[in-house]
Amino acid sequence: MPTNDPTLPLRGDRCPAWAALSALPQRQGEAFQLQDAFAADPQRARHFTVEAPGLRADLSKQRWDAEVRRLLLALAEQVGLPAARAAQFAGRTANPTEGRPALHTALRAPRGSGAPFEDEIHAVLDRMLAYAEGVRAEAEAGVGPGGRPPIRHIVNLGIGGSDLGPQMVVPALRTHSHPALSLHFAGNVDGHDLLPLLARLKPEETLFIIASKTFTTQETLANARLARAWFLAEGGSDIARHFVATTTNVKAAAEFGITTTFGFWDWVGGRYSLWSAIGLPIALALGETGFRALLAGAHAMDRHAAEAPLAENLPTLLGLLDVWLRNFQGCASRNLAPYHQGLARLPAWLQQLEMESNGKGVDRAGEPLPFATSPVVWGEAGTNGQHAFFQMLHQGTDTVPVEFILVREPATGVERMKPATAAALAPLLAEQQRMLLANGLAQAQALMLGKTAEQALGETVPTAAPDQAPDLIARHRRFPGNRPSTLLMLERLDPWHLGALLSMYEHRVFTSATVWGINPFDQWGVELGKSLCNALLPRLGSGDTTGLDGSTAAALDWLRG
Ligand SMILES: O=P(O)(O)OC[C@H]1O[C@](O)(CO)[C@@H](O)[C@@H]1O
Repeated sequence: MPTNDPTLPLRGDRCPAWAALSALPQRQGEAFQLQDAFAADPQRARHFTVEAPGLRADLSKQRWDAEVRRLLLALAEQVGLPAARAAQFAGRTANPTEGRPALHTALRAPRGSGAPFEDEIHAVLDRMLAYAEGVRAEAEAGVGPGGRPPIRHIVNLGIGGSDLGPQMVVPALRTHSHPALSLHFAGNVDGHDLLPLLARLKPEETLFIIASKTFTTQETLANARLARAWFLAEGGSDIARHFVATTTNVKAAAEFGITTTFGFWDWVGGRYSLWSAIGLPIALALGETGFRALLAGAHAMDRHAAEAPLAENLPTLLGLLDVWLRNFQGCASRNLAPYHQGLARLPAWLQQLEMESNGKGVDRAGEPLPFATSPVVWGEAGTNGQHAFFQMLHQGTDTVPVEFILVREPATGVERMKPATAAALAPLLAEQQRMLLANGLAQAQALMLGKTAEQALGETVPTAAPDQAPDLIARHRRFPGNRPSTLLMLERLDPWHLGALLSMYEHRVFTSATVWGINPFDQWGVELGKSLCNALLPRLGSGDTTGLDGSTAAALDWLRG
């Protein structure tokens, strides 16, 4: 395995293309009018649409043009993005502060591809999928070994990267999941998370997965202890059957009393780990075929990221756009609006992926960065977001780019219902799908088109207060418009397409990280809070506030009652 690559790639702001981008008049948001750009180029939608495996992206409603794109692509070349990406795939030390490669891409490479650690990866994968198939077969048959009840409920106890991936993927692929198995997730150390779930379960039908890369995480171990205490108190027996672990720390799992462990390796970052044994809940829900399809979709996107020319390379273009928005358009946040209820947890997963990866203030050499890095990523499934925060997106004082995800073919699972019910609901659901897509498209349109006060003045507004002057109401009803958005489109949400989408996000984060010159694979920023918490924990028992700051001491006093 090759080791550390001593040549640090050139940081984006030290490249000629960065200076050229800084000098562009298009930088000033209002100097670039989207509607003028569409008028000037009737083929603009086509010129800024990119096709990648399983994904079509329309980037024409972004405030950029051919010149901006050319300079961003030059920036990617100047920072050495292709070489950096090749080094990551090859297993070079992509994470120098922890002295490790970042080889999530190898986890989805098929056998025979020559990716690093191929034998180890496929040995665990095969064993995990065989185990998942066994649990599914029991549920299917309605009976477990020796006539015992089958496992019907699976509870994943993990947090961060050991939770968010499976917790997002399982509901996204609900209609591909085994109907006799219910998947549950608890991550918070707060007993309010796990307890209500335990109250609904029976030990003999429940499988707990203790998911922790390190097997040292406070929250997960606390929940594991709670689950084990509940299991024994409720008369459960055979811990070996009902508790399994997914971890790199097999020894610690064994000390906890767990004999069935699916391992992975330190070169799998937590937020990149759903493709590893951490994906066990997904494998249980989808089975071998579905899990392999998820990996295959991700791998197809890996090949695209590695091989497509930069100008046609979707994760590269999106990552470069992220740099354009953050460093040249001043956008401090990005909204993610998936118009598919199954993707409701995608924003949470992406928050960890992007903000834990790129929320850094120094470059790989430890130099403080003189420019902004990770934006705040946030979002909510459409159409719910429209009735909550879209007001701010349309008329607020900040420009927040919005990323819409539209899925062409619905998969509500209506066909699983009684034929007469399915027949009654099908046309209504088809209409709802049209409503959903129309809403997503309309929001993107509204952000771009806006509405002038003159246009507003010409409208009849029954809800306006009659004693208010029409021109005043028109000023409130004006939309500035010219607000950027991206349309990501998927044919359908199945394991393969979802794998491709998620892999795209991973490569996109790598793109902006490379331009910014940062290490996206460490997360030192989570450490300070953890160690202060460990120091406070005994004080919550003892009440000792010696040496604490005034605010923490007063709060601790009050909380102790
Ligand atoms: O899988 P583990 O080791 O329990 O860690 C959980 C999470 O904690 C973090 O280390 C920090 O929050 C994440 O990066 C990680 O995904």
